[in-house]
Amino acid sequence: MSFIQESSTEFDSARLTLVHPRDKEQQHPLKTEPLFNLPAMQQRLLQLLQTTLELPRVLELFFRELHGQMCVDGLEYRHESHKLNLALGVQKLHRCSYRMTHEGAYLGEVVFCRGKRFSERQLQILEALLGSLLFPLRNALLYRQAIAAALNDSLTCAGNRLALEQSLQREIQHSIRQRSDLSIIAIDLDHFKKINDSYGHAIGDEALKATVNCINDCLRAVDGVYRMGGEEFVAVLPNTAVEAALLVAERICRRIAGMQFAIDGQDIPLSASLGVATRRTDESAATMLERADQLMYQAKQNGRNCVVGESATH
Ligand SMILES: Nc1nc2c(ncn2[C@@H]2O[C@H](COP(=O)(O)OP(=O)(O)OP(=O)(O)O)[C@@H](O)[C@H]2O)c(=O)[nH]1
Repeated sequence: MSFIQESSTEFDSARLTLVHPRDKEQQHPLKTEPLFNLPAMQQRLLQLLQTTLELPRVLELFFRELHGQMCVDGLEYRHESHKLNLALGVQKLHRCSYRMTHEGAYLGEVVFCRGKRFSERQLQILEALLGSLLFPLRNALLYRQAIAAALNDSLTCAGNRLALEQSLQREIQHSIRQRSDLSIIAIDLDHFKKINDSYGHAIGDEALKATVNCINDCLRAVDGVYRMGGEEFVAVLPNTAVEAALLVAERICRRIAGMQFAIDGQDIPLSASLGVATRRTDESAATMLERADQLMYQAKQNGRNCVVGESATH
């Protein structure tokens, strides 16, 4: 019967050492093994890991070095609030995990695994090498945060206009290469000014957040939702022909109208008008957005709380 090694340790940068009972027995500095030059590997990692700010790449470089030198079979990295869950190499039974922290800030959990037990000596070396990962990891997380702030609407967490432009360009290129359909849906809340005027701006903000959640619930993981500004949103649906996009738009329309949005027990009615555009041959992102917008305004003219679409073959 194999014994599965599971250990969980706090790795805090303040001391660049361990908060683990085992440490109490290890008052002396790390000694290098005859065939393993720890300072040289730390130096190499230091140089290697500062070549990129992309978190998956940082972890890949770190793992590649460890895999070659330390017989580590797999590495996992998790950070819930960053929605990160990465796995490299092969996942095996014996695992040791480290909660990485720096000045009180949580930097995620690193898990090493291998088919054979980790010896005490190997754990010491791994822990020393984690010191080389700490600052590149922190920098990569800060970089992700900065990118996310530049591309996300801070109120609703939907993508912003810049993110929409980038995503739509990317999806247009993809649809040309794959000869696949691409649809977008312009979504605008009805009489939103009345909600702000009647219940206040803060409740209006809550309504916008609830709307984004509602739209997201109607979309696939590959689709995206973006806030154009005010109470107008755009959903991007790769690989989606006009008929399917109309069904999705109808679903969003019904869900927003049926949403139980209540403040202090009082129901606040919400509805939206939607325009669906499927990309025509050679159509640019700007023209597609303009067309979806015009169709959405047609829905407003048709009495609101409805969807207007147009065939891609017009
Ligand atoms: N609470 C809140 N309100 C916003 C935000 N951005 C824009 N608004 C408000 O959204 C309202 C949009 O009003 P209008 O453009 O007249 O549109 P509407 O009242 O939804 O009417 P129709 O679109 O014609 O159905 C304005 O009152 C804006 O002040 C925001 O971030 N938070």
